[in-house]
Parts: sequence; C-alpha cells; structure tokens
Amino acid sequence: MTPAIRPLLAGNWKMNGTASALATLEAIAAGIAHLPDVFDTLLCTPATLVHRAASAAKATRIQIGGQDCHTGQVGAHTGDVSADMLADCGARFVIVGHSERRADHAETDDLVCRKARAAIASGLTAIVCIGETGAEKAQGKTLAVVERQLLKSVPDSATPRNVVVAYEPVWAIGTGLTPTVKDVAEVHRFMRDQLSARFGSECAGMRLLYGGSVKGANAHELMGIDHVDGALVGGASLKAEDFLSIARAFPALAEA
Ligand SMILES: O=C(CO)COP(=O)(O)O
Repeated sequence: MTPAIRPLLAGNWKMNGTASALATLEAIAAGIAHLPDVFDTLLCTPATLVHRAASAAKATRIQIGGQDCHTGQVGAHTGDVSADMLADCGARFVIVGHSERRADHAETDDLVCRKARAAIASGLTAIVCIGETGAEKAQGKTLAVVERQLLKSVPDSATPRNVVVAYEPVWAIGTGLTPTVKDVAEVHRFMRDQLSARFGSECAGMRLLYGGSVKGANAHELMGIDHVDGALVGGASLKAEDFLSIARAFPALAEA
C-alpha cells in the first residue's frame, strides 16, 4: 500500500443480487465494524439494488456504488442509467470501463472516459478499470495497453477525490489466476509514474486498486505491494465471510 493513502476495499457484485442479498451487505457491515477504521469499504451492487443497499448501509461504514453509467444525465436512452440517477439513489461511486462491459458492449476508451466525466459531474467517484487480455500479456504488451487505457480512459479532470483506477488483468478475472507479485508491482509503479507525469503531484494520492481473483488467501500478499491501494473484488464479494477474509488483511497494511 502507499503511505498516507486511505485504502479502498471494493466489491463488484456484477449481475448478482436481489433483495435477499441485502442480508449479505448487513453481514459485511457487521464484520467491518469490528475492524479498525483505517480503510474504506464499498459495494457496487446492481443498479436495481443501489437505493435499498444505500438505505441499508446508512449507519454503517459501507458505501454503495453502481457498476456503469451513461455518458449523459437524461434523455432518450431506453434501459440506461445515468450517474445523476445513481447519485440520487445514494451511490457515491460508479465503476466505468470494466472489461466485461468493454467486451460485452464494445465500450471504447473514449466512451469510458466520457462515462467517467459524467460520473464526476454528478459528484460520484469513477472507478476506471483497465487491464490487458491474456493474448496481450503473451505478446508482452501489458504496459503498452495500460499506458493507452490510462491516457484515454482517465479524464483530464481526474483528481484523487473523483477518480480511482483499478488494474484488472482480464485473464485474472474469475479464473483463480493472478499475476506474480513482481508483475503487479511493475504495473502499479508504472501507473503511478504515468499519472504523476500527466497530473503532477495533484495525483499523488490517487488510489490504485488491483482486481482479479482476489481472495482471503492472497489478499495480504497482493495488498502489501507498493502502490496497491486496495482491491476490486468480484466473486469473493458475494459471500460475507469471503469478503471479510479479504478485509482482515487491510488493517495491518493500512496506515492508521
Ligand atoms: O472483475 C472483477 C472485479 O471487478 C474481479 O472478479 P473476480 O474477483 O471474480 O476475479
């Protein structure tokens, strides 16, 4: 982790969760309440749950986020959800540019950047996701992909308050595979350097998350890497005990 940056443990429920999942949120909140208050905890629920989740999380340390937003705030876009709507429901964050959306909906860096701008305009923090595919990694293109996605997906108006960057290698998502500590360290150092070169010291405090098969068994090792300021967790955020086993790695690594 990075000294002086408050870490963020974020769960991404993806397309999972109906009303009964609020019990999971409550169990996570109860577990988090027993840990030192030295890190932030976020659950990005399906849009349909954001309002109820935000109500359920009100008196807890859990914050709520969405998983996607439109580039605009209102208009004739059947089925889409705007950042204003998420904020109105109690969301504080929204994920943009997750690799599943880039793949399923052909989202480009430019579109992701415009979504991030819409999120910021609504007062949300945008969690901008980037990461190489397995084929790109095999071709030695990891840093080139990360450089391009960072440059094109993160808006010029980014600050540590309104943007979080999540490095999620596509091949590590839901596979049980993770990059080596050395590889994660190299990418996160590279992202910090790129952001510093572009934004100057303004962005020194921007949180850089790692995502992809994070679980209790590897959380301490992955979160202990320099410039890894938290995790974006998929599968292991769906069960309270799995998520809490990751959360327990945070206090010892976070600066009190
Ligand atoms: O995509 C992810 C979080 O956004 C990671 O998913 P898994 O933790 O299931 O690998």
